[in-house]
Amino acid sequence: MTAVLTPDELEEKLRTHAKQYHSEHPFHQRMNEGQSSPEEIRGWVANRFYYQENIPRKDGAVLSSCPDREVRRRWVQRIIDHDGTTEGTGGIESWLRLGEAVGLSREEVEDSRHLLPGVRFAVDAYVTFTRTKPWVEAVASSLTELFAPNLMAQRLAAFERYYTWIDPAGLAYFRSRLTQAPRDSEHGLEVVRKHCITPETQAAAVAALSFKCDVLWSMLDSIDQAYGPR
Ligand SMILES: O=C(O)c1cc(C(=O)O)c2c(n1)C(=O)C(=O)c1cc(C(=O)O)[nH]c1-2
Repeated sequence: MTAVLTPDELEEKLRTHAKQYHSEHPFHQRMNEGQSSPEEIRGWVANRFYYQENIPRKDGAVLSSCPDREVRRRWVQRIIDHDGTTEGTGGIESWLRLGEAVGLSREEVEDSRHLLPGVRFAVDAYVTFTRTKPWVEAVASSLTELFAPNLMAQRLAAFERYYTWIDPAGLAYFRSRLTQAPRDSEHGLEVVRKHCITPETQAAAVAALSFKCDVLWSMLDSIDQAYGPR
């Protein structure tokens, strides 16, 4: 029988997933070393839009199955961050501006003409996971955000240094995530530490985070195959 972990041990185990995080994917490594072509950057931005678009839908799924009013009160901020509160605000809008900064029209990003089947499958799997699994597992699956700030900081530095053809104003999305992601992952971690107190629920939380690492990795596999060097 597996022993129950203390909250600190569980957190430690979750944090070891940094090694499976998509920052380690060859596509991101090349991007952060300044080796991506404009076509690769454009393909990545266009495809990642599908992820951005679907994040509020998965956060809505978490809200709909979460019975805890205090958690919902904080969680709802994620939807506001991405959707904004008025026309022209929010993370999805910022991503469209990133698209324009790399040379993609709003229309071609919004109509999904560049969306690869593998990226669609991976993102849809994430949304379905959060709709069908217990809400605490859905929360655990969002904990890849523990590792996102490092990658965002690296990415911002790389874009400013190597990809000078991109207007730095287009990078506002990544700057806003530098503060949003730590706030969100701290909350997610608090929920998982509090609720996952049996071997079964702890194993499910670890599996949820592994699954999410696979979602992000698969997205980059598809993008790399379509746009990367052969
Ligand atoms: O660019 C990235 O590498 C990256 C990764 C992740 C992530 O780790 O899931 C998110 C984001 N960005 C992001 O911008 C974002 O809003 C976000 C929300 C979530 C989530 O699962 O709730 N992950 C991520």
